[in-house]
Amino acid sequence: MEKLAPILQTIVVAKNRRSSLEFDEPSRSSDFCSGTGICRFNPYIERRSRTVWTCWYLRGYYIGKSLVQRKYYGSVASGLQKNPTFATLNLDDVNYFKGILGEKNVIQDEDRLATANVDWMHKYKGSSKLLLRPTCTEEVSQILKYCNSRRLAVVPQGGNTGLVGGSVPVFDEVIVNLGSMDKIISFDKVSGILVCEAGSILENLDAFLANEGFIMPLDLGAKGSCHIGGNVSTNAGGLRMIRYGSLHGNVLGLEAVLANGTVLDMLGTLRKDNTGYDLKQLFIGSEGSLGIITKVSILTPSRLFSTNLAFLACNDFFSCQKLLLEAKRKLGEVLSAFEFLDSQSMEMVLAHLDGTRNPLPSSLYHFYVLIETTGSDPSYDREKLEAFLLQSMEGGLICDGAVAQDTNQSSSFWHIREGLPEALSKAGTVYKYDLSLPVEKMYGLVEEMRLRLGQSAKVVGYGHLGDGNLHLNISTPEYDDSVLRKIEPFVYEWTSKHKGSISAEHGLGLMKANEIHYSKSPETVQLMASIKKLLDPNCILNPYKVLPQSVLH
Ligand SMILES: O=C(O)CC[C@@H](O)C(=O)O
Ligand SMILES: [Zn+2]
Repeated sequence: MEKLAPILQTIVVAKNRRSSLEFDEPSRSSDFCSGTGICRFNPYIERRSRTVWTCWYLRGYYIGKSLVQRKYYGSVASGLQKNPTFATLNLDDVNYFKGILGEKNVIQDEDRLATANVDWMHKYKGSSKLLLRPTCTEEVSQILKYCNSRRLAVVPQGGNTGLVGGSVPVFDEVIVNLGSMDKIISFDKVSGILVCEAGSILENLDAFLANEGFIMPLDLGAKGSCHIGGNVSTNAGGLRMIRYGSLHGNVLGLEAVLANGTVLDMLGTLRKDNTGYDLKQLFIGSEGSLGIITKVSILTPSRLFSTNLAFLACNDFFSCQKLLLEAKRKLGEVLSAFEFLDSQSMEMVLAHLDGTRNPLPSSLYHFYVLIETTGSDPSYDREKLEAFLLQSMEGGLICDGAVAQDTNQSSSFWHIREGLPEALSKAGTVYKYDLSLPVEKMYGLVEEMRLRLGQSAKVVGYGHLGDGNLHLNISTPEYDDSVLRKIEPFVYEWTSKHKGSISAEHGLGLMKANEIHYSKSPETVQLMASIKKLLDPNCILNPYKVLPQSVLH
């Protein structure tokens, strides 16, 4: 990473004054350290680092920190019972797995299982007794074939960064982690098509592509630990979606293993292939409930090096919307991110994320917007952005703002937006809702929620405005059932009434499996259940997730 000037200078878009933005030191995540002691784990920040974290750090982070404030409400809240058709693991099973994977890839160590049984937020907790780490597709196939014949339930787990309880067991499911399957199989420079194993870490793929002059079409706060297989199986969205579109468009092919061990080779590398049903699409976003994705072929765009980032303030949400419209019109193809956060989000970050400072400290504005452009002509791109910002300022759409002058400033701006999940998790218990809504309706929900909850909770709104994706987060010092009951089902009813989706990019997981009807018709849910039963008749794959038990049994 470039060595950066300690004192940052910022062009301020505000007409008559300069911002007092001045950092004495590079604003890095204070939760990050390398080489010494225990690192505190946060998959949601440190976007520019090349470090690969392992689940071990998760423990390091939570012990003695904020675990006490959490309460598991996975299976308890869902009122689930273990499916009686499932078997319980025995010694013969463990020995069988040792026979095919070798001792070291059959993990029964309590500490490692404790980590793998709990999600990133410490909200969902299973009690699996076994973690398997296959090293190739054939091993995944043998594992699933065996589990299917024995009726052992399985939960596929990637980087375990999910936020809806999709990647952890509910009861004693066998955890299958593809972290050892992280090879790059091929990269074609002419077409930009990358083929890799599903356990590859997103950030590592992006680093590989950077050397080739390409970029991954998706970018998430969790990039340092999430796996591409997990990204694809949850149809992750993230920060670049406004520019490069969803994984349904960028994934060109897949290899997946079905519950009975059948390996489905759909690993095409063609942009055009009109030979009937496009079955790989079923696996994208199916959250490991139809099969385990083992390889991915993905279309990657050229990496453009002229990146600009503006951190802006708006007085109201209507101005944010108009700014989006204008940005799409005037910045056109160079627009690469359009994110927003409200003043409550900013307060959260400043209060709970060490080393964060407000880039526009003279006042706390109602809304903040990050606009990123990425192009190939530095002076043209910069002028284009600045002209757009000045025009927006004169038109009253923005009331203050700063444009990053170097990568260190960009990182500090991104740190505010990407640090939000961590800031919220440190503040206490957080109730998270990842929703798609028509942009003009989006903030109405945040305001209604504030009225409903009064002083009992802090209501925070941020998200990928450019994609119509709201992250509604509600924070209380401790878990509070009465707050939860005021939020749900209201939040889902409101979203459904306004033609939104109850999951924009995080999936349904365990959290929303029973709420699917708010976004899908009964006929659609029935067809989904039929597909699930066709591909996984014993329902061993990620049971209790995505679909309600009532439609499966
Ligand atoms: O914290 C959340 O609710 C969203 C997490 C992630 O999707 C993000 O965009 O930062
Ligand atoms: Zn998001």
